[in-house]
Amino acid sequence: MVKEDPITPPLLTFSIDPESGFCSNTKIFHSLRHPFSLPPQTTPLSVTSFIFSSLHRYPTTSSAVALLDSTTPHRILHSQLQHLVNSLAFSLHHEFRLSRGKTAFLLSLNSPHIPILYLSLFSLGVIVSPSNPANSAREISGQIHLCKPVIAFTTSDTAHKLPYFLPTILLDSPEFNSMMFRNQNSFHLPENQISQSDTAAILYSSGTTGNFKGVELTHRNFISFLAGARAAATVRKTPVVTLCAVPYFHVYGFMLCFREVALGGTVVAIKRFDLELMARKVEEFKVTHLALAPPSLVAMVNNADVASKYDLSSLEMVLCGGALLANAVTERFKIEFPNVAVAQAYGLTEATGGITRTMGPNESRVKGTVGRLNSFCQAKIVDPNGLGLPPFKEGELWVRGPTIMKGYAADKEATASILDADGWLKTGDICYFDNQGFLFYVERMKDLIKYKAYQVAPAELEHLLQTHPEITDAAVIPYPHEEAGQIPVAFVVRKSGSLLNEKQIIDFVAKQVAPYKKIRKVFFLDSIPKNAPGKVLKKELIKLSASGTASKL
Ligand SMILES: CC(C)(COP(=O)(O)OP(=O)(O)OC[C@H]1O[C@@H](n2cnc3c(N)ncnc32)[C@H](O)[C@@H]1OP(=O)(O)O)[C@@H](O)C(=O)NCCC(=O)NCCSC(=O)/C=C/c1ccc(O)cc1
Repeated sequence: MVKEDPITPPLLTFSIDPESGFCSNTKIFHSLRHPFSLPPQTTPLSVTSFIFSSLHRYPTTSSAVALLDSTTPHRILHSQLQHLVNSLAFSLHHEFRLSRGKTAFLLSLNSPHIPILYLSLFSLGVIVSPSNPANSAREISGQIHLCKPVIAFTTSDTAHKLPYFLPTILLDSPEFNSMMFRNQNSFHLPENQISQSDTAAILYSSGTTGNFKGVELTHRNFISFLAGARAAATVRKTPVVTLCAVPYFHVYGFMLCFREVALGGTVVAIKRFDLELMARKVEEFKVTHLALAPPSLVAMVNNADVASKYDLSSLEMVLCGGALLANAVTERFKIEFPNVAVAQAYGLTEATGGITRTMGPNESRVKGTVGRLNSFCQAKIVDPNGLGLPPFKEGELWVRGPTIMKGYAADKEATASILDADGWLKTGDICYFDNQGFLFYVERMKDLIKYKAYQVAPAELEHLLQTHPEITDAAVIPYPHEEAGQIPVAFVVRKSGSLLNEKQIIDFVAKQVAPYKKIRKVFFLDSIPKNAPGKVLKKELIKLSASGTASKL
C-alpha cells in the first residue's frame, strides 16, 4: 500500500472568496472541490502501482466487471485485472526487453486490451505513445521521428502504416492474448524504481505551427489526476458503468479508460461512435454514464427516434468534452432525455485532460458553463498585458497544478512559449469565471480548428496547399458546422491561367492527411488579405465566408 501525505493547504496570507474561489490579491481562482492527498513526490511509484494500491478502497465483488467490449463477449473482471497486467508486463519485459525509459508506439481503435496494455507498459516504466489509426503514413512517420519508439502495437488492418524497421506486436493476434494469460504464478518484474517524474506517456497535440507536438506527461501527472478524481468521487450504491465513445488515443479517452477502472467501475469500449450500437449496449450493459464529444450529442438529439427503440433508463449522465457544446444542443438534449444530466468539461492534453467539469445535477443546470475547477487546479484570467482579472472579465485562461505537462518532447522553444517559469500553462482560450467559480468558454485565441473535437492546425494545411505547383498563396479558416462544430475551409490563389478546381484541391490535401483534417470547401481569391507585415487577416476571411460573399467569388 502506498503511503499518502495529505496536501497541506498553503499558508494563506490572502483570503479567498468561498463562493468564487477568487483571491483578489493574487488574482488566482482556486478550486472549490474537496482537497486530496498525494504520495510523497520522492516515493518511486508508477501510475499502475498507484491504481492497484488504491483499488482496495473501492470494494468490488469477485464478479465485478472492469472492462467490456461492445462487439465481442470479452469481459475482464476486477479480480483478474492485476494478474493480466502483470502477466503482460512480464512477457513484454522478458521476451521484448521492454524496460524503463523506452517508448512503445500504439496504433489502435478502442478495445478492452488497450487499458491493460497501458497499465502494463506504465508498470515497466515504458513510455506509452498512442496515435490515431486514421493518420496518414506521413503523419505517423512524423510522430515516430518525435517519440523514437523501440516497438509498436497495432492491429492487422493498420500494421501497413508502420515503418518496416519497427518491431510490431499485433493486438488481434493469439500471441498477444496468450501474453496476458500465459504467466500463471510468480512474476519477477524488475524492481519498481520508476520515479514519479519519469515520462509515462507522449500524447500528440496538433500545435498551431502545423507540426505535431509530443505532450510529455509524467507518472506524477497521472497520479495527481487520479487522486483528484478519487477525492471528487461520490459513494454510490450501484457501480458506475461508463461507455466510452471517444478514442483512447487522445487524452480524454486515455484518462477515462483507466480512471473509471481505478475507481472500481466498469468501462465499455466502443471502437467508433455508432448511435444504434451505443444505444443497444446501454440497454445490454445497463450503462450509467456515457463519455462523448459534442458531435455525438448532436447525433443523439437529431436521432432520438433511434435511441428510443432501446431501454436507456439506466443512463444517468453524459460527460461531454473535447470541444464546445452549443447551448441549443444541451437544451434539446434535456427535452429528449429529461432524466439524463449533461456534464460539460473543459480540458487540454497539456493538462492531462480535464481542468474543469460540472459535478452533479445542480451544476449541470448552470447554462453555458464548462464547470468548476477540478481539485488539483488553479487558474488565472489574464489580459493582454499579463494582468490577472476578476470574475466576469474575459481574458486568456492560464492554469497551474500537478497535472500540467512536463513539456513538449524535444521542443524547448514551444514549451517555453506555453509554460512560464511559475508553472502557468497558457491555454490560448478566452474565458471568464462567474462569481460562483463556474468557467465560461468564449473563443479560441490560437489559430486552431476543432473538427469533431479533433484539432486541425490551419498552418499544416496551408503549408501543404502551398506545395501545389498551381497554387501561389492559401489560407485556411474554421467554418461553423452544426454536426462537426467547425470544418476547415481554404481560400486559394491560383497561378495565372490555372484551371485547378475545388475537387482537385480537396483531393490533393486529403491524400496526405488524416480524414478529419480534410479541407471541406474551397474559395478562390485574387489575393489573400494581409496586414502591412504580411500576416493573413483571418478575421476578414471568416467574415467573408460568413457573409456569403465568398461563395460568389
Ligand atoms: C465520435 C466522433 C465525435 C464522430 O465520429 P465519426 O463521425 O465516426 O468520425 P471519426 O472521428 O471516426 O472520423 C473522422 C472522419 O474520418 C473518417 N475516417 C475515420 N477513420 C478512417 C479511415 N481509417 N479511413 C478513411 N476514413 C476514415 C470518417 O469517416 C470521418 O469522415 P467524415 O464523415 O468526413 O468526418 C469522433 O470524431 C470522436 O470521437 N471525436 C472525439 C475526438 C477527441 O477525443 N477529442 C478530444 C481531444 S483531447 C481534449 O480536447 C480533451 C478534453 C477533455 C475534456 C474533458 C475531460 O474530462 C478530459 C479531457
